[in-house]
Amino acid sequence: MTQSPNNQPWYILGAGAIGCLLASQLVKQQLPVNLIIKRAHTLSQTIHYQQTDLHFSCNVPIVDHCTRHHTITKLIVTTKAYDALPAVQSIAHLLTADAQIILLQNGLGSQQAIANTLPDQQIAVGSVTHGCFLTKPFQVVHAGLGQIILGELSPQLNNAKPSSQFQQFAQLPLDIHWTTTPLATLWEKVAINSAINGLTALYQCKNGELWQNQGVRQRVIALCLETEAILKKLQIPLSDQLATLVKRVILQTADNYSSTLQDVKAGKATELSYINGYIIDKAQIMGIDLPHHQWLVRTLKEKGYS
Ligand SMILES: NC(=O)C1=CN([C@@H]2O[C@H](COP(=O)(O)OP(=O)(O)OC[C@H]3O[C@@H](n4cnc5c(N)ncnc54)[C@H](OP(=O)(O)O)[C@@H]3O)[C@@H](O)[C@H]2O)C=CC1
Ligand SMILES: CC(C)(CO)C(=O)C(=O)O
Repeated sequence: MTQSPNNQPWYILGAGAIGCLLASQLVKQQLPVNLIIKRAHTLSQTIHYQQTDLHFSCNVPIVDHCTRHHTITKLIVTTKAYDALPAVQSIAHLLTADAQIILLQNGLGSQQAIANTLPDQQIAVGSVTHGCFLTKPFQVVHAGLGQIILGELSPQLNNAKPSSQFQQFAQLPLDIHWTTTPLATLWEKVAINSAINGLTALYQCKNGELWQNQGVRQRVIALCLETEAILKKLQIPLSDQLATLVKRVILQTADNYSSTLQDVKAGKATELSYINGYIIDKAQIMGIDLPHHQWLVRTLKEKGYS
């Protein structure tokens, strides 16, 4: 019996915080899902989901990229940006020609790199503002309710409504919205993060402290002005002046340690190459120097943070 596309399982590549969050939500909706991890030692894994006093556990089948018994038509990639391309390449032989793929990496650059290696598959990219973390492997705490804004990567497709597979994903109770301009959404997040994340890593401070110190605030604003000039040249719109957007996010998340500072504290690689690095690369193609972004990236590299 052939399975209708709606009954075919979802595969989640990357069993970190976002991967476990999505797997638990798919199971809760009674949708079939498999988690792809680097090395599978068991056939299934229990995921624990917690959001304040709501918690539940669910069992999810596990596979690794060595499997020969799976054909993937619905894939969600939830690795960090720097792992996304090699991770997708490691399971590319399992993807059907018409597979639908959702990329949820922060930053920009990894999505296009994957699309270049998979020209036939349908790719949607998303920007996530939920906050979650693992207390242990497969134990996810959903600490901040946010949104997922999702849309087709290819501007030719530019569908006003998601196709049926993407529609199934969009129905998860995670405040998911479909957009025809997902790159503009990702750009706005990149622009905001580029003025916050690297500086919090440099000064080892909470987001709110960036606005309290006048010298640091000037640096935030200088980064915003450089990014805004590039966005203007690329004709990418922002929903408000960048410094206004950044100030709002800094004040709303004043007590947070940015994801970049958390990576640095954990001794992990950061995603800054896909944030400030991406903006610098775009500017370089246009022959423009961005002294504040370049200084920030250089200074962080000198400190051993990449
Ligand atoms: N967590 C959050 O609250 C938010 C995260 N995001 C973004 O979502 C993305 C994922 O973040 P998050 O879930 O926190 O990251 P995590 O580091 O928690 O999870 C990533 C997972 O991918 C795994 N992985 C890496 N390479 C492979 C591979 N080749 N095959 C299988 N698995 C692999 C990692 O395994 P290992 O650790 O063994 O390398 C890890 O388990 C990032 O781009 C992040 O910026 C965006 C908004 C909020
Ligand atoms: C909005 C912000 C800066 C919140 O900390 C974030 O997205 C991050 O830390 O990556």
